[in-house]
Amino acid sequence: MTSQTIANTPTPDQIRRAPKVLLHDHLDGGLRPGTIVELARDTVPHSPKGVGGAPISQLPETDPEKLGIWFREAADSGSLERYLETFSHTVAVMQTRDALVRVAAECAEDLAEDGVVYAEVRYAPEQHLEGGLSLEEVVEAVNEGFREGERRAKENGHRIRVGALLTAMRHAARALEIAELANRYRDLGVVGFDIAGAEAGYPPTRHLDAFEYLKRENNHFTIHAGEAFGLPSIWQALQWCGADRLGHGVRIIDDIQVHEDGRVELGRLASYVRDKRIPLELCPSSNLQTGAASSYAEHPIGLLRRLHFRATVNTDNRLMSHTSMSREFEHLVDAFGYTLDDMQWFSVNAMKSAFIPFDERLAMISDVIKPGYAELKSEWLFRQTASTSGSSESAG
Ligand SMILES: O=c1[nH]cnc2c1ncn2[C@@H]1O[C@H](CO)[C@@H](O)[C@H]1O
Ligand SMILES: [Zn+2]
Repeated sequence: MTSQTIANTPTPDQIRRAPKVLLHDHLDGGLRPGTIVELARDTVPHSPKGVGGAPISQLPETDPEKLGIWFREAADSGSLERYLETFSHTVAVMQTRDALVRVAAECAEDLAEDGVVYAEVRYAPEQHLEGGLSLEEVVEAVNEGFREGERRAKENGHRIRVGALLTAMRHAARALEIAELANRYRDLGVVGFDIAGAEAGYPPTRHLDAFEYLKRENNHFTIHAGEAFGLPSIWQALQWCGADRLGHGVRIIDDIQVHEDGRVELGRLASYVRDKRIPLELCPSSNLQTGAASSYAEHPIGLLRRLHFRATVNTDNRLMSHTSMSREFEHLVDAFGYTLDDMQWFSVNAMKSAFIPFDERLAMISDVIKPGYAELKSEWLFRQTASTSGSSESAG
């Protein structure tokens, strides 16, 4: 192995310090276990003031460490539907203004600490109304939290910018209302729209009015598609709904044939996705839990990266998947031998695909991401060689 190859394989510490870009992370899937316990403790059941949420007695565990393990194991079910059931416990403690500000601030802080420089974090405002907040109050509380988290991160020497994506739940019927909300807060911290929830039985075309409205407003949206359900879902998201990006989109692999002699053949849909540079918000650990992939090494991200799809790496739900951007990359480095150049490629791909304006994306790429990787890639040049002379006694 040459010194250059050694230098190019990132260490866990380099992976953490590398500037990373995250496009697919759920606010209600990333709470600190200790925060859930504290917020649940503060929740008064059947409060006359109508403060919603679940009291501590309804949590499956009250010790933060055990609770973290509970989430991971409960989410490790092999089905998207069962995975999604675990969210009732996080959503339950996110029903007041203070709780939302706190959770959003901690989210920004945690991402920054992990080396994420730009993140788009999503949540469904309609799931946070049980305590009497309006949709607008929910959005404003989360935005306030993100700004607070960015400020605290800066004090700790980390730079991060966080934009919100407003999600509508695909089984519900509020998509147009949430799309209008996203549009109203467009220059105020909300950068786009999404739909999420169980995929089978709830095609994205149920919400065409919302997508058509957003297109007329020249706004951006992504759609969870091609995670639990395959190609028809991806096709609908792109060709009927007009999604800018695919949340997961991992099942696009079903339209790619790898022949025994190594030849690769792309179907029409896979070609379209690659030709049009449609960003895939891939979430390896989450896919392992919901059964969309069987191991990191077999995850389609390896092939999609080789074929130069616009692939990006994401966390989905840091709590349920016990992950972070750094952990996702550690798994990929182990499985595919990725280097800092691969990490940079994924990070630039993600930044190109973000929903903020073009000039800001370019500046992030040229002034933050590329210099960050250049710095890491040059570290080997300044590595201190081990002393060979030993102490004067042993040399004497
Ligand atoms: O991987 C996923 N696929 C589909 N829906 C999801 C996934 N992760 C989370 N949510 C859903 O999105 C809501 C808003 O953040 C969560 O409450 C959860 O129900
Ligand atoms: Zn998701």
